[in-house]
Amino acid sequence: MSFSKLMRYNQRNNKTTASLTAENAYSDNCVSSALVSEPANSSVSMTAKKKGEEPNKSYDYILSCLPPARSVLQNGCIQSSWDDENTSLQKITTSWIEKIDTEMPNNISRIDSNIISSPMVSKVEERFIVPRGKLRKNSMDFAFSFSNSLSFHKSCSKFVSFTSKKHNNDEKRRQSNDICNFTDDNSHPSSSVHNIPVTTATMVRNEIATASSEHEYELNEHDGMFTTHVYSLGDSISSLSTNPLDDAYSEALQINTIHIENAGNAAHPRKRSYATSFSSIKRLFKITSLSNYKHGPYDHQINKIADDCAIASSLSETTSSCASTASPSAMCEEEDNDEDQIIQTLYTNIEASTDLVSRKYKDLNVVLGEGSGGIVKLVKRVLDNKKFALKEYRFKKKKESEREYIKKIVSEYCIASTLKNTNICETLEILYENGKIFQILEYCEYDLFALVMSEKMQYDEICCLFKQLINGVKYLHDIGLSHRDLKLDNCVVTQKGILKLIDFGASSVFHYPLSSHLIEANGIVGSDPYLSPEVFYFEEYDPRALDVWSIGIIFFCMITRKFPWKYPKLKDEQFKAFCSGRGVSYFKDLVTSPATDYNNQYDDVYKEQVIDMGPNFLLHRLPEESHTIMSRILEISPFKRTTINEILQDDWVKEIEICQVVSAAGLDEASPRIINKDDHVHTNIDQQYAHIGGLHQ
Ligand SMILES: Nc1ncnc2c1ncn2[C@@H]1O[C@H](COP(=O)(O)OP(=O)(O)OP(=O)(O)O)[C@@H](O)[C@H]1O
Repeated sequence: MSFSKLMRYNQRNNKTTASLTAENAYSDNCVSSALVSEPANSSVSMTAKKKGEEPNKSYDYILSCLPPARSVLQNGCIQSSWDDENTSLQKITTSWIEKIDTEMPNNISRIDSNIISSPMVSKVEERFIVPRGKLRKNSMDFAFSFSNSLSFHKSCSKFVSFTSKKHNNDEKRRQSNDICNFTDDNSHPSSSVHNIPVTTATMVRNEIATASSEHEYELNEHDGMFTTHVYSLGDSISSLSTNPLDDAYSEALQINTIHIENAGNAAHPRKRSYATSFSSIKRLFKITSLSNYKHGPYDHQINKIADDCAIASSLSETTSSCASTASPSAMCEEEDNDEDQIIQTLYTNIEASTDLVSRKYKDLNVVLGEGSGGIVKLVKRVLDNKKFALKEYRFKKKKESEREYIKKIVSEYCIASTLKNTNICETLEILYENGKIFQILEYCEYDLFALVMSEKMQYDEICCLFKQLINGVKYLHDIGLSHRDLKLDNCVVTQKGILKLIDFGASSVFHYPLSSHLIEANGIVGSDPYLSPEVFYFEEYDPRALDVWSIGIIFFCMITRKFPWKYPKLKDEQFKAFCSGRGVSYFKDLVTSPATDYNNQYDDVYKEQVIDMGPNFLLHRLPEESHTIMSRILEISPFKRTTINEILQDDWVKEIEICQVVSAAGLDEASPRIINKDDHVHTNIDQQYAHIGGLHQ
């Protein structure tokens, strides 16, 4: 939302422009600029750090210096003691920063932003290759055990197969070679030495990766630093900039905003150039099925799984006749016939589902939200007048293939529809109509961004929602899935105060059932203010640590109604203040600090007295009982950061009473009940302002 829109919103509500718009939130901080700044796009292998190797020399060379604590204590404000000693370094870093978006110095590489590569294997061990016939025979059993551990939907899990993803990765890299500088051999040190069985879940992750690379393409046109995901949140943070028009960040936001606004106004031209007609979707699958036979065995399997997943999803919304066509018995036919049959079933489904949306759901002309994925509207089910949220996916982008476009949507659906938890929004079905793809979601009356903006939430209520958020993320982490785009806008809340997570378009699998091997994520996905610092510094990172950090930022936003910074980079003065005064000279010392480093990063005097830098920069704005856990959540080193399970062990968190859903007590009770032990109240706000979409309007 633009600043002016926010102003209007606040005026309507008789509010000041504090809250999330507070552009001068930290103007009282006495932070004079120390030596510039971190390399925004440099990349360091996290794996190397773990092994205690020396960091990349070139990276060190351009690392920034942090204002040390002693200068604060002496001068009362931050002065760099490095200015004289490091004039040459300053020159280098400064000139580098100026060129940040134009050219890169030879000694570093631009981070592979938004490209998520899946683990690769050069050769598939025989024990991982399951004959298709056997697989189908056992598919139902496997689906059952798989879904028990990963809760995957039957429609997805029954197509589980093992294969190599090498070719797929190569393909992705080729497609994105203009932004990708590292080679296959060294970009995945951890995964390349393991033969990882790749399941549908891997495929799902892979598809998300493909989708993300598309985002990167689009963004590179404007500014490689920002993600498309920034849009929905971006508007709200744009006003954090003290000088929005001079700020590259704001510029990118404006571009993003214009892009989205134009999409609404100029719907027809967009449709003409990007629209995916149903005939072309059908053609896509036809071509795919034929081309599968021309490729190597691995390719064939990859495509098969991808198509199967798409088909499986499509089947889940079909009529009974279609469902019977796809029954397990039908799949025990000859392989080729079988594939043709499945594809034929898909076509039938698409035909059958035409007009399904308008037949089943009535549009209530309320826009709940809009993001990079599409627009979310409020609809009513014709059958029983029950309200749902309908996510209408955007049309295909110019640089996206139809196949990638559809697979990305189907992958998100595959993941979301398998998740069953009180704190996860239920995804009911995927539908097609007139060349558009829709997803039907459980409707929640508010989104957390709008609730925070309302400035009506009480402390108990905030704590309740915070703990529910932790519970939702714990559920995901327990099944090996990370969300990677946790933010206020991706938490929706029911009228009775039950928080639910939405938007699994950026999520990634970090381990598979029965495996203890961590699959690190890579690429920058998510929204800048919620991103953890390591995602800008390491090629690969533990996505769980990112989720934990984002939870901390969300709590800070809920309490203060402000973002602590625009992004976690030293270029951002607020983030620099947070990193400063910790007794280290270089930012890399903070972000790479190993879990075994128990040194207190800032001395006790400082801890007590200084509130405008170091951890206190955030902590003093938060309730005291939250300090212990918040300092561990917002730990700069991902290796030292607390885990989701540890958060739940914190004394303060343990004591928080949350609203819980319990099943209906008796036959006379139709729906589950909500228990609210300490009787705190949950804010109800006018529906007009209950969603980010309403705030936009
Ligand atoms: N089930 C729901 N109930 C109520 N509102 C919803 C629901 N799902 C989404 N919304 C609203 O729509 C907005 C956008 O939804 P969503 O995040 O799924 O879209 P997106 O295109 O994936 O966005 P992003 O750009 O973050 O990827 C949310 O912030 C929320 O306000």
